[in-house]
Amino acid sequence: MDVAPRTPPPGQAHVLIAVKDLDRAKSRLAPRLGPADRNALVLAMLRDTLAAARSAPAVGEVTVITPDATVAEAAEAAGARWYRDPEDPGGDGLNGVLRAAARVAASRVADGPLVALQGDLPCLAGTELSEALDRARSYPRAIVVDHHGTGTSALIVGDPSTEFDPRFGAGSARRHLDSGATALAGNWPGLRLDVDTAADLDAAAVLGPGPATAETLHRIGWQPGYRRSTEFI
Ligand SMILES: Nc1nc2c(ncn2[C@@H]2O[C@H](COP(=O)(O)OP(=O)(O)OP(=O)(O)O)[C@@H](O)[C@H]2O)c(=O)[nH]1
Ligand SMILES: C=C(OP(=O)(O)O)C(=O)O
Repeated sequence: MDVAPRTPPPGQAHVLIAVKDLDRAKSRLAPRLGPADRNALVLAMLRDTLAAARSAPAVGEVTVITPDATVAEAAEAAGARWYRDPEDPGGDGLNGVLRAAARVAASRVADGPLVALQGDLPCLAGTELSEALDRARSYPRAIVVDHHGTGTSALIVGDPSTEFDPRFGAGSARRHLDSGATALAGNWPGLRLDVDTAADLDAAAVLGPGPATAETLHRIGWQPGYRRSTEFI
C-alpha cells in the first residue's frame, strides 16, 4: 500500500470500506441474480454507501480497499481514496485487509476515530453515521450491530493507541463485544441494514435505498418477495 500521506481534519473520522473482487462478491444473491446484475448491485450499493458516508460532517475521509479496478474507479468517482489489497493480508481476507489499511491510515489520522464500515448499506443516511460517531466518542471501541443482531455494520475505534483488531465475518458482533467493544444504541435502520441475501434486499427496497441502488433495482426488475411467494405454489 503506497499512498501519499494526507491528514484528515482534526476530530473527523477516517472511514475504511473493504470490497472484494466483483466476480466473487455477494455470492449469497446468486440464486436470484446473475453475475452482471450482482456486479451492478454491489457497485450501486457501494455508491450509495459512499455518498452517505461522505455527506456526514463527522467524516473527514473515506478510503476503499479493493483488488478490483471497477470498484476503485467507483470509489474515485465518489471522491473517496482507495488502496489495493495487500499481496499478503495475513491469511484472513477481510480482517487482514482492514488491519493493513488501518496501519496505513493510523500513520496519518489526526485525532478522529478510525471506522470500518460495510460497503453494502444502500439505505445509509449520513445523519445516522454522524450520530453513531458522536455516540461512539464516549468509548475507545464501539460497534453498530447489524439488523440481524449478529453481524457488525461498523467498528469505530476512537483511541488511536488502541489496536484496530477487526473481527468481521459471520457472528462478528459477539467477537467484537468480546474484544471490548461497546454496542451503540440508536435508531439507525439504514446503518444497520447490510445487504447479503434476497431477504435483506427486500428489506432495503422497503426501507428506501439511495438513488444508485433504487435505479439498479428498477433496471434489473427486482421484485421483493417474488421467489418466496411462488416457491410454495
Ligand atoms: N478488499 C477486500 N474486501 C473483502 C475481502 N473479503 C471480503 N471483503 C468485503 O467484506 C464485506 C463482507 O464480506 P463477505 O460477507 O465475505 O462477502 P459479500 O460479498 O458481502 O457476500 P457473500 O459473497 O455472499 O459472502 C464485503 O463488502 C466484501 O466485499 C477481501 O479479501 N478483500
Ligand atoms: C462481514 C460481516 O457480515 P456479512 O458477511 O453478512 O457481510 C459481519 O457482520 O461481520
